[in-house]
Amino acid sequence: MTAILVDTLTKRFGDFTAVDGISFEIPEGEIFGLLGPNGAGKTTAISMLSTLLEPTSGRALLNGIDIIKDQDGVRKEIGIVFQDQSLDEELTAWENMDFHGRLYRIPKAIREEQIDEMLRLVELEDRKDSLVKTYSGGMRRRLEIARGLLHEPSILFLDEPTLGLDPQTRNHLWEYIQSLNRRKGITIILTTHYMDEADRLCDRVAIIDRGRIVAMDTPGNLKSQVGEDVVSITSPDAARIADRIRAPWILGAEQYDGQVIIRLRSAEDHLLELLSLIGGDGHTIASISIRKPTLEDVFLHYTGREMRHEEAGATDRMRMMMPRRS
Ligand SMILES: Nc1ncnc2c1ncn2[C@@H]1O[C@H](COP(=O)(O)OP(=O)(O)OP(=O)(O)O)[C@@H](O)[C@H]1O
Repeated sequence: MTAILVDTLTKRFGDFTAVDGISFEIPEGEIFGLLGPNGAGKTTAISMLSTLLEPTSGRALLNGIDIIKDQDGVRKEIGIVFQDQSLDEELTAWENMDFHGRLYRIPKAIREEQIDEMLRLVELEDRKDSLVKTYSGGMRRRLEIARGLLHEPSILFLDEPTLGLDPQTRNHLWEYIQSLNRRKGITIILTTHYMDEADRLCDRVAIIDRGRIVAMDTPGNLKSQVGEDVVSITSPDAARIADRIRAPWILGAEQYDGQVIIRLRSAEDHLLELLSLIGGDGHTIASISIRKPTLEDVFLHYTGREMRHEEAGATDRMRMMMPRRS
């Protein structure tokens, strides 16, 4: 069954189009990722789907329920974990969960049972009576996920679930998300600007740039569409090499920041030929490396730009602490 159906959904803020006619369909039980750089429109897209923001045009159905015509109906189907920290620091984990359960009017007996089950699921039961202000970043995220699941939604929205977390905590959280999806069959739609997160976690990924979906498929298919191997060459002549290099086995060449990124069929078979093509044109090579394509290459291929997630670290942590919208 289809869990989420999105049809030419659009959001404009004044004359700026943040989300520009996106369409996709997510079957029940899938982990679907919206991958794109900061400002691509990912949060705006899932804010519309979770009824927090009204679309300018287009439509979407969640479990067959219209996001515009029946917002309350949609809200019963979904759990939301957004970027803003929305836990009460001065309350314990259990109290935070209880407060949320009351908001959803879950009867006391079921509520208490559910809180315990969810806290167990994210391995926080031992710390359930500690104040949230004593929690680490990863523990807070896990608690937010547990809270988002308290009313047993069938669809979970995760906005940048591992933003600003250290690599070990991110890994751990990915395992939780995957096990949730497997054990409870929950459909998960997440946004991320981390390539490795999309690659590792998502069954399918929509790459979103400037409000539009530029490519959508499984991470494996997206990567194999751009080539079998990628050769990166650092050279003062990067732009000219990218412009001129041609061969039947070269699938494409892009230039970025003093590097030529050449996508090709089998580097093993063609490396010497490639070097002699470049050398024959009189270009110098400072360094060369060969690797398998990543989603970064896919993004570069479709947009002509790099996502630059390596700049993320400190900026992410700052964004995590700041309120997002006025
Ligand atoms: N309420 C608003 N009013 C005006 N512009 C907005 C508003 N909300 C978002 N935007 C703009 O829409 C664009 C998309 O923002 P959005 O938050 O959806 O991006 P994103 O892909 O989620 O990136 P990020 O991870 O940085 O939030 C940005 O240029 C942003 O400045």
